Amino acid sequence: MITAKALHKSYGDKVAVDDLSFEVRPGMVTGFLGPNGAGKSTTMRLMLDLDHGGGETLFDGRRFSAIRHPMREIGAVLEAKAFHPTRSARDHLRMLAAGSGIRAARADEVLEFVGLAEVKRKKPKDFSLGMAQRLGLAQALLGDPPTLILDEPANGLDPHGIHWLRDVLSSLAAEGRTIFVSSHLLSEMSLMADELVVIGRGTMIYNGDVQGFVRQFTQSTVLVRSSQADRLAAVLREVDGVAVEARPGDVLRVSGVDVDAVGELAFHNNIMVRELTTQTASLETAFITATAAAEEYVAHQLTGGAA
Ligand SMILES: Nc1ncnc2c1ncn2[C@@H]1O[C@H](COP(=O)(O)OP(=O)(O)OP(=O)(O)O)[C@@H](O)[C@H]1O
Repeated sequence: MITAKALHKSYGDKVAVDDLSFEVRPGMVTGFLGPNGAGKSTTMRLMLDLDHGGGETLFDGRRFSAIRHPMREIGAVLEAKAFHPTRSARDHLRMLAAGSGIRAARADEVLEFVGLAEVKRKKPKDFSLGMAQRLGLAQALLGDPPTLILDEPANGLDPHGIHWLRDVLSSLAAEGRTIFVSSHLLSEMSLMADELVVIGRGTMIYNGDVQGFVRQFTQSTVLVRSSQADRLAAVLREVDGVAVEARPGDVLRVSGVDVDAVGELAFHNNIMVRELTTQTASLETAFITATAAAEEYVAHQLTGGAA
């Protein structure tokens, strides 16, 4: 269990992390989500006592700096390419293993596990970003730690690699580990996470399960198809708070009412319905709604006149 309490960090006048508190529970993957510049990396550095700031983070009741063999307790990767410049991938891991009292053979095991066995004698500086991410994960797993903290581990992975990572993280979580992974991409997170901590401009926007996030930040609509769509639209528009949008193909998109009520109204008014479904907005829509006001970097229209 990770307990982050009142984390805070300012750079001059700029507040990067603003009184952030949350818990990360074992046995599941918790996604740490926020737009670019929201404060995810800064939060992770604060959690690992790599940065000075306010608040504290406890890992099963202890601060990171108080843990004797951190690699055996917390596998953390904050930068994908932070490897020794001249050593091979294998030697890099063996060196780290030796420093933490981990047997040397473990380096080969984790390299095999992340799919880098064939390139283990190559230098990481020649690795692609995706290979570096795999090596980062190997490094995090070296001490077989019960807790993993990974900053943007899917960055640079191809779709196949992202699915692989999802399977790896969920099987590691199923073993009872505590897993905290950041991303600025909802599409990745929706594949990987069970729980979410969503931040914007350093403050908490949402903490809870993925479905709850969608429920809180999206409105589901009802799609109904009927050859008497005009009549049904008129009936629905008489209900308070209901909005109806006519779509091509005798379809109505209805909001402000649930699917049961639409079915009942149609039945009582003798209107034949051929299709009736609830449409829930995607996680991507929920993310954009939730973080719109908190976006750090907003693109603006380019006005001409370069010459
Ligand atoms: N060393 C620094 N000096 C000044 N400002 C900084 C420094 N590091 C981060 N910041 C600012 O703090 C805020 C949070 O940055 P951080 O890198 O933690 O965000 P992030 O959520 O990890 O972003 P991204 O998804 O783009 O990696 C940003 O506005 C950033 O510009």
